[in-house]
Amino acid sequence: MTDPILDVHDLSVSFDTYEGRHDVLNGVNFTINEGETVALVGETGCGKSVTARSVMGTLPRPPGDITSGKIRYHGDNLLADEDAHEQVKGDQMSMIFQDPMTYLSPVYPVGSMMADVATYSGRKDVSSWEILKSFLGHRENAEEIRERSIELLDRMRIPDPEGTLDRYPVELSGGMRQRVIIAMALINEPEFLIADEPTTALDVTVQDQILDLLRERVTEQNLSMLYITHNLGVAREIADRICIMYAGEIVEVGRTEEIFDAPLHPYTRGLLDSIPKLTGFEGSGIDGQIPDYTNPPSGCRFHPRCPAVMRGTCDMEPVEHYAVGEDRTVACHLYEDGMEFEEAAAIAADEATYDNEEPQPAEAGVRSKQ
Ligand SMILES: Nc1ncnc2c1ncn2[C@@H]1O[C@H](COP(=O)(O)OP(=O)(O)OP(=O)(O)O)[C@@H](O)[C@H]1O
Ligand code: NI
Repeated sequence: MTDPILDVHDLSVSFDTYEGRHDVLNGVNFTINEGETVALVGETGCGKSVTARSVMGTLPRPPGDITSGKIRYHGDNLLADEDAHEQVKGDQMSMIFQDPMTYLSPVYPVGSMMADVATYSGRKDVSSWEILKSFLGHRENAEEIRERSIELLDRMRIPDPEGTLDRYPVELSGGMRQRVIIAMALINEPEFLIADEPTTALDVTVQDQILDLLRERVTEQNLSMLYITHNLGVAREIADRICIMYAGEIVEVGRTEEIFDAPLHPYTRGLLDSIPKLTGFEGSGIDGQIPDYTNPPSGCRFHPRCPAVMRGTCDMEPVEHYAVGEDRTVACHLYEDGMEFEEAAAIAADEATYDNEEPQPAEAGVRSKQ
């Protein structure tokens, strides 16, 4: 197997605010291989966007503070070299942001924004002469960029791509706007794309169309992608592998079908339970909410909400990532001691118990579920 294109290792990020220090990311680990789409899934506030911004080098610092970790891109640690990070971000990476309207300018037409991205992306040292030239319409390669823009808008199945270049974002529907954003993100032919909840604001039919188009681009341009969503159903449609995140930690990683066939972590099972239509698992979802990052729970951060919490262990001992089968890790004390996948899957399916010890249901007082 080739080296991963992206290897995030032991990434920890805190924020200093007037309320105190928030320890948000706590030792995040994951990799993305070339040509692979990995989904980062978890509920709101779990740290998905913070992870994405750290990789893109757009984390506001301060208040953000990367306290540990490496972000290796083709083997080079971007956190150790700001210039390299800047270069990679401009030449090889691209990001589709969570909120399109903060990214699109209301005062420029689509074509002008696409041309700006194509001309200046990744360049810190844009001279005022270049800006003046482009303002006067003497942009070098202007015709070539225009053709590239039209072709990309066409590939994104935007009707009348040429006319769209002259339209303003407010004149476009939500779905069309999102297609334009994806086209903008792809105009410099990045090899790595981060998509942060790009379909959340769209209705389900439009969402499916956008996912289809993205998948098509990923295949045709051999993109590697980190796809961020709180929706496991969306992750299933787009991703080869899924990383489940809870309260700033990756709790489970597996191939998409395995995550759905045999979710191992109690949190993953809870997430799946909340969408019984998709999975056939029946259950009640997960009570409670993500903990306060100024004082995160000891041991496993999920233990206050965990239906299988083992008191004396989960609330006290830090949890490691245990390898279970091939390409599969789970950060849960239930899976210590090098368990085989079948055994783990049986436990996950409640057909067996770990060490003959019945997992104790969470009780008020363990750190009460609110
Ligand atoms: N600029 C900031 N200043 C202070 N705290 C921040 C900042 N950005 C993020 N955080 C903290 O990090 C936590 C995780 O935020 P993040 O945006 O990564 O969540 P998310 O998983 O992307 O959620 P969502 O699904 O709602 O987008 C937040 O709850 C917040 O406490
Ligand atoms: Ni987010």
